[in-house]
Amino acid sequence: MLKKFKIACIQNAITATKTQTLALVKDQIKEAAIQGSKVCILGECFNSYYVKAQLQNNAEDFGKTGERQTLDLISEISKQFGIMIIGSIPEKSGDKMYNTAFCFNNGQLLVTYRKTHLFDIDIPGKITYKESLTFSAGDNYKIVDTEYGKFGIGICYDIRFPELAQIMREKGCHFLVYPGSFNLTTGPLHWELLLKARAVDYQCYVAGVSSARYMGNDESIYKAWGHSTLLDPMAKVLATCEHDPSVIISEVDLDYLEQVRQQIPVSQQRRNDIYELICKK
Ligand SMILES: NC(=O)CC(=O)C(=O)O
Repeated sequence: MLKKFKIACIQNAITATKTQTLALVKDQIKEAAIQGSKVCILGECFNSYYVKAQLQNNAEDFGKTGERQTLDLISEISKQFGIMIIGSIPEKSGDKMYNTAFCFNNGQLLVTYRKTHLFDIDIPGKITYKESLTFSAGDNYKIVDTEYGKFGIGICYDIRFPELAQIMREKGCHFLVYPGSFNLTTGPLHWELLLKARAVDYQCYVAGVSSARYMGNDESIYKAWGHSTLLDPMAKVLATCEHDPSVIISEVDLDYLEQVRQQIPVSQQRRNDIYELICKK
């Protein structure tokens, strides 16, 4: 297992066409690879505005047939640069849609994960969003064991559920990655706080990666908070940005992660005689 390497968070611009969005993403991943990144993390549904009609239009088929423009491109770049790429896109499966994360390494699809906690919130006068009108929920967590360590994948709203992160940590994860798209109400208050909480509670490197903010005049288009951020297992921010398209890169070090876990050994100090997290899957 490689112990020291660079991770890139790719905060991409979403445009009105998938082809144009993907051309911009390709350039950003190339830039990250040229700078030596071995793992690139993309945002939530990064190939689409977070709006039902466009999510439906840009959805892809993780099977072998059907629309796969994004998946084929990510697979090709992953192979070309010998890198691992994680992100989420809208998935179409039969008559259902899912918000689905993927992990490609060297061109191979290693795992998919369907968002389990859907973003249905109502803050009157601020934001009302019902993701369940577009997507069905997944019914399992996913961990991927790679040459770079073990990665637990959650998607955006999933970060609010520490149980998911705890299971991933208990299953041996070194990294918790959250393709996300927080909004202008909750983003300023909760995004960095939640990322820091997951890092400090479970002593993992944590990446929260958003797409860039839509800056046009169409009020129906969701405005993402942005602020993609990478943290270390002490919850120190290693790299961050604001809302424009950005590529942020930092080195991670699994020896340092082990050192943190030894110095503050919370995972061995849990009082499972008093309380217990029960994993049903
Ligand atoms: N967009 C999301 O899934 C989550 C979000 O914006 C929030 O939890 O706040």
